[in-house]
Amino acid sequence: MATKAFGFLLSDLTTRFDSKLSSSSPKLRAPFLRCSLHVSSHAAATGKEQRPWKNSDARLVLEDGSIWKAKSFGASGTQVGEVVFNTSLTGYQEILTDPSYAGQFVLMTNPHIGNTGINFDDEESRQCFLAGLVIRSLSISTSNWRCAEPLGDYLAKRNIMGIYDVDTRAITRRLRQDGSLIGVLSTDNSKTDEELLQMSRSWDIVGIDLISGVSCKSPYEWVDQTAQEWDFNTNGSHRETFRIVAYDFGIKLNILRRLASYGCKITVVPSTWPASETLKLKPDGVLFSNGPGDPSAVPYAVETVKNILGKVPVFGICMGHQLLGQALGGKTFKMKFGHHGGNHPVRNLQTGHVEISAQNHNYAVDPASLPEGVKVTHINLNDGSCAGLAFPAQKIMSLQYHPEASPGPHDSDYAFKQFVELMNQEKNKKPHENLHHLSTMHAMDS
Ligand SMILES: NC(=O)CC[C@H](N)C(=O)O
Repeated sequence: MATKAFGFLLSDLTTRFDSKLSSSSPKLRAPFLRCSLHVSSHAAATGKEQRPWKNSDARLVLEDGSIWKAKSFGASGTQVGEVVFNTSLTGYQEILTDPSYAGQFVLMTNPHIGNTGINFDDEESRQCFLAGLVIRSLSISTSNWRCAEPLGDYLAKRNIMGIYDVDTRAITRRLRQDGSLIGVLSTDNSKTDEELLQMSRSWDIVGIDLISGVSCKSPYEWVDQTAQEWDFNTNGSHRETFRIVAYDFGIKLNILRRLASYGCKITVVPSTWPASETLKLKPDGVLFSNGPGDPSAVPYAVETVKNILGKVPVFGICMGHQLLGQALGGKTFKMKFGHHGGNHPVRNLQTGHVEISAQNHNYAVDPASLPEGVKVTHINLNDGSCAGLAFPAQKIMSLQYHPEASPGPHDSDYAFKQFVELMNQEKNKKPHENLHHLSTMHAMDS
């Protein structure tokens, strides 16, 4: 009853707010006309008890034996996954739709989540692939001019489990101290703690191919640029057109939008697309995207990258960077708890500048394993790990983090421009100097 009365009060407020604004200029009015204040209706969507008087109805059981009682929102059921913490203050919708989180529970360290709801613009892929969302406090109302739906309803529709009223600080400290942990999240009372613990101990994220589950099934063309109102850098000034092939290992849409804004026409292809088919398209460059899971568990993708290297300019992002590292002869390893957030300092060793970057990875390339000629171009200043690579002789560049941000700061957007410059140099070379010619000569020599 109390929630209903509160809901009435808020909608009443919205009406008065809008009518007051209707006398202001049309320019000012436009965004506010979409302004909405919702009291979460997830109870109606899921048939569950109303917050905040709801009792704990979920358990998160970690493989170290700890059990965390919680309140559920979104979907119900039992789900296993690896728990990782993300330190971004905003951008939970982009995080929920980042395919690189497949197989993982994302625990947000920001204690207050859900206050801006979900909108139509911030999706980073066609669905949510993550195992579930773990938060401290679920906002009781949403207030944002772009909000179309509350977070709980959105997760319920996509069959993704969420829990709140969890001591997220305590879990984060444990992950930092002991490293990533596998957990099982359940709303099923018929399962004992012991059963859930056994489930968490018998599953592992290492060694499994997660990219084939998130990649597109057939090629498609992409032309959409960043909408002009959000574009801070290119402003549609790039007329030159480069044809690129983008391997979808779990690609975030903002990578495609940023490339399109820099003048690229893109063919997106599935993770299993043969290198020979890509080369037949005669692209100006190839992008290897981000993607979930263990980079050493997908040797077929490393093989594809190997067959493309040295023939056209390439750019690898996150998983793409890790596959490139392996294709060049290097090795990847699993980090203690990885990097997930929008506030990671990275030093660009070529310019000396420090960028604040968006990151999401649990694995890294071991620079000591790389052959001569491959340069480490960026390092993560939190732990000194390798954050970028280049092999200029073969027009190869890669970043371990996310120049497309979404969510996150835009400091690293210049990387897309650099990739375009690599393609431009290659395009303007005389035929006997270009990579394709040199790699054919090399093949004939050997
Ligand atoms: N965002 C990504 O591409 C992640 C890469 C890889 N799955 C990792 O966790 O390191």
